[in-house]
Amino acid sequence: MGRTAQSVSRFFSRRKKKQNDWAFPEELCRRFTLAEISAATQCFDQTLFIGKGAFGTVYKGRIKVDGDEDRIDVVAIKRFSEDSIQGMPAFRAEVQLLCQLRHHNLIPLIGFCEANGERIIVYDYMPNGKLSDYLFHPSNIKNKDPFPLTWKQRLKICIGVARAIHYLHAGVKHAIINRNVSCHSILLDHNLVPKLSSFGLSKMGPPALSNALIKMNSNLTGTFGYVDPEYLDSGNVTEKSDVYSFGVVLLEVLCAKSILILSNERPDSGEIFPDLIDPFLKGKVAPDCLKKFMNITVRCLRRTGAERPTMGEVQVELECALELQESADAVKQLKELGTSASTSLAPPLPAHDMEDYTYENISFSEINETFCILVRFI
Ligand SMILES: Nc1ncnc2c1ncn2[C@@H]1O[C@H](COP(=O)(O)OP(=O)(O)OP(=O)(O)O)[C@@H](O)[C@H]1O
Repeated sequence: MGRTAQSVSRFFSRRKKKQNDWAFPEELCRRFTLAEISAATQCFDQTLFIGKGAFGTVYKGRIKVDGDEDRIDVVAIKRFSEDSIQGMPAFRAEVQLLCQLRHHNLIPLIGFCEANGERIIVYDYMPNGKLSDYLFHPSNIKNKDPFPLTWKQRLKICIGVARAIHYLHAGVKHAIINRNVSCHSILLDHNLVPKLSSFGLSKMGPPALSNALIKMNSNLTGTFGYVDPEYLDSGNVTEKSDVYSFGVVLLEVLCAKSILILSNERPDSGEIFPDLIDPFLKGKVAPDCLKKFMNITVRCLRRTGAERPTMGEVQVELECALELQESADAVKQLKELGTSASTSLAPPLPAHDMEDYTYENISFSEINETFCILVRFI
């Protein structure tokens, strides 16, 4: 077992003994004073405001690095609202989980502060914001070229998120169900590497890979449009609930529209969904890759958890979809080079200007059908 897995397992056994205690592993997480947080945010100055979520407000801040006073880190500081009933359990769940998990595609937690009734979490700052802004509101992205994400960038983002969720489900001793996977909880770093965030609703399950259910006795929760319909019916959440939410993310990545907008555009039964794929992507996705991507999406969105793939399977298949795209691009580029070499000495055109991929042989009926069933759940 790796170091992180061991410490997570130690933590979980300790946690079991002290059911309601605020157990927090000091050695894995920095505890900030309120004075340090105030200095970092200039007393929560509005000019440093980033955004507001269900549990609190996030500010940009500058923190002196522990043990190296000359270095300053740019951070995101989430200040939990005093009046949020779910705020306290969400704060503790997030700190307890995140400070023990280490994965390239999980938001890195730097530390926390709990003093004078304030509850604050400090994370690495993600300069490219949320995936949902990139897909649905590109104008929200400050100081950025508003050019939409390319298909390969989207695939790589999906693969990164799939790896993070797979790690939560199967890479630690006790499976962790995030329960809040959505395009809003996927943050992008300066290289557009995705980092899964929002762990306030996460639940620890039985030992990983047991496929056992976690029975929820709390109110149904999650982000509207992303919640597993089986969980809505039964109140039981499993790792397949995250698979369903991730299926909605895949759909939104393909369409560049939020599920709520898509549900409003639902056609009458039997009709084809209009303009299913993001128009920007048309002609830029290799048909085999598109088929594979649609197939994964459809399977993640199946009605029952038992019919859905595991996150491990989803990750491998998305990696395969990326390979299909890359080999098709390489073939296309070679053809293009051959043509341009034989006709002129002009340099090859960029990929998006080359002859379009066409989709004549792809049946959209399965994804259309799934779409129509899916939007009925919302
Ligand atoms: N580490 C970060 N770096 C940059 N921006 C962040 C970071 N964490 C959060 N944000 C931004 O701050 C805003 C509020 O985030 P927050 O996580 O509180 O809300 P949320 O995304 O709605 O999730 P939740 O469901 O947990 O409330 C969002 O716009 C988010 O993009």
